[in-house]
Amino acid sequence: MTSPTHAPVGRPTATAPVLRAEGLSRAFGTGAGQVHALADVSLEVEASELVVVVGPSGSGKSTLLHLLGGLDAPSSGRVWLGGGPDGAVRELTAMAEEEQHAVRRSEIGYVFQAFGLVPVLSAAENVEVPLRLARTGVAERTERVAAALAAVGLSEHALQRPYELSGGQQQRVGIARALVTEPRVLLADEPTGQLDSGTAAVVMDLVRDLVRSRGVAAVVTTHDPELMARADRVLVLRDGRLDAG
Ligand SMILES: Nc1ncnc2c1ncn2[C@@H]1O[C@H](COP(=O)(O)OP(=O)(O)OP(=O)(O)O)[C@@H](O)[C@H]1O
Repeated sequence: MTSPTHAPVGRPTATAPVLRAEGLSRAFGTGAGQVHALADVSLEVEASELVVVVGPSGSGKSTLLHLLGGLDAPSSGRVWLGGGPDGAVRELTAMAEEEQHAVRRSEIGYVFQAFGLVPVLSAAENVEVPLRLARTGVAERTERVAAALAAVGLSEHALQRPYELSGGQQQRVGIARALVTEPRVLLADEPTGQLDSGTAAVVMDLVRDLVRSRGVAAVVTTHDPELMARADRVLVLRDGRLDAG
């Protein structure tokens, strides 16, 4: 495996990307039935950058996001998080499970195609969940939830449950929940996959604006051409590999 070209883990560096992956591969199964879902994928994402990953069904988009976010472990390859206030670069793939959990909770926001909201909780309570997991105090939770809902234009809908909201509003709750911990990385898997094209455009504009205004490094997978048009960079996956150009 090639070694990272930036400073080793823990050493401050002003120019490190927020998210960096090198040589990521993931195989499922063994023997003749083995599937190489991802093969030797390397990428870097800077603060305020929206990278969109496209590719046919089964090309490895979700697998890539899972590996970047520590939701799954690569067969080989490494992922680093950098760009924090202290300038430290830390290897996500080398962390002990508990440390990885803590990093996932506080530094990485996830948005899913199916929204993933808890049906019995209000919009505000759904947004609050990551803060409760992070044991944030009640006063700060209230303040942050209100700010996150305002950022996605849903202050008026704070007390409504998911079934009382439209698909686009539900996904905006999902985005508020992903960003409420002020993560440095946002990972979204087909966030507009269940939305009509008009609503998808609104949600995507929101994602792009939030990425820029908050300095988040975002990786978003999609089949949606609207979404590609809003990207700073589009990466194409085919059979688990990134297209060169
Ligand atoms: N847990 C798993 N076990 C076995 N094979 C898997 C697993 N997860 C993914 N795969 C396989 O890995 C390949 C890539 O899947 P992945 O879900 O990453 O593709 P995708 O590009 O996100 O597809 P889609 O656009 O349909 O969501 C596929 O062949 C898939 O069947």
